[in-house]
Amino acid sequence: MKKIRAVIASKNPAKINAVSSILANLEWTVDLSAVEAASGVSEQPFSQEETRQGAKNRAANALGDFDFAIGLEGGVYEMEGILYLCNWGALTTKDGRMYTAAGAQIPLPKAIADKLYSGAELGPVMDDYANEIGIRHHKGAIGILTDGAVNRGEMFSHVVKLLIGQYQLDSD
Ligand SMILES: O=P(O)(O)OP(=O)(O)OP(=O)(O)OC[C@H]1O[C@@H](n2cnc3c(O)ncnc32)[C@H](O)[C@@H]1O
Ligand SMILES: [Mg+2]
Repeated sequence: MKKIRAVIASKNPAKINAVSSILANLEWTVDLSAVEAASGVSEQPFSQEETRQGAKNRAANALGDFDFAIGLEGGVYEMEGILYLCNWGALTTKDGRMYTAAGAQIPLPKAIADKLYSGAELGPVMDDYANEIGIRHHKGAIGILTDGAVNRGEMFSHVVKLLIGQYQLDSD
């Protein structure tokens, strides 16, 4: 059986669990590591481009000697005066391939958007809004805003499926 060494560029359990749950369903044996890696963008990315670039940078910075690295990044962007949450992923391989994919997008309530425009980060703002601690590590903003219908791990696992699917298409 094919054996692969992969790395996820974050220590956030919502991201690690998303990757490990998808890799567990593959036909290959995958040994998954988790490392912190710089995104090279703002702590709170404010456009689709910046969020996608953050995902790509994380993957590239985590790759080292692994067969492939996955970077996942959350951000926000404005459309028609509404601030949306967006999510991007990137998978880069040791032979130089780079795949990207995006996940769910959902509008943020105005009270949350106003705080982000004032320079706050979504993680603490969400905790304040929902009166909970560490939302970004489990259900995420998307879990709060969908009344629990979709949590952050599930949302990222879809992004990881889109990445792995592209990778598999090109692998033998
Ligand atoms: O440890 P890392 O991997 O950095 O995980 P993170 O939770 O900080 O996630 P990101 O850096 O990808 O997210 C960028 C910013 O957006 C916030 N954020 C993004 N999605 C979120 C969510 O679903 N719930 C709460 N905060 C979120 C997060 O707190 C950061 O300030
Ligand atoms: Mg972060």
